[in-house]
Amino acid sequence: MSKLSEQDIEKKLLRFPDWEYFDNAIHAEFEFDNFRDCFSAMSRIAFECEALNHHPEWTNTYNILSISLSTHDAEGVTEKDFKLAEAIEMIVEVQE
Ligand SMILES: C[C@H](O)[C@H](O)[C@H]1CNC2=NC(N)=NC(=O)C2=N1
Repeated sequence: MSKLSEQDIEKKLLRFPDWEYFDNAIHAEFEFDNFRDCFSAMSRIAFECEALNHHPEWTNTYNILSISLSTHDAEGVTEKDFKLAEAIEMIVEVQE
């Protein structure tokens, strides 16, 4: 899958207000009510990652989940990252 141009990424990000582009990846931070809700969302996201064979760089601190998405092979952001970002949004929307 080929790396998207910065212009294409910024255009796509208009539909992803939680996400921003820097350091060759797209990033989002989500806040939940507590650790339980946060980790539950992470578990759901993990299943999607396996289904898509695409995996985030992420960190969790109590109720905060920080996610970065890029495609290693392409050394940048591809459609795959947006596909996973969309799945993450669907999961987080109902739980955040
Ligand atoms: C071998 C396997 O297909 C690759 O390592 C996959 C797995 N998950 C991945 N996840 C992400 N975010 N980027 C990749 O390039 C990637 N590659």
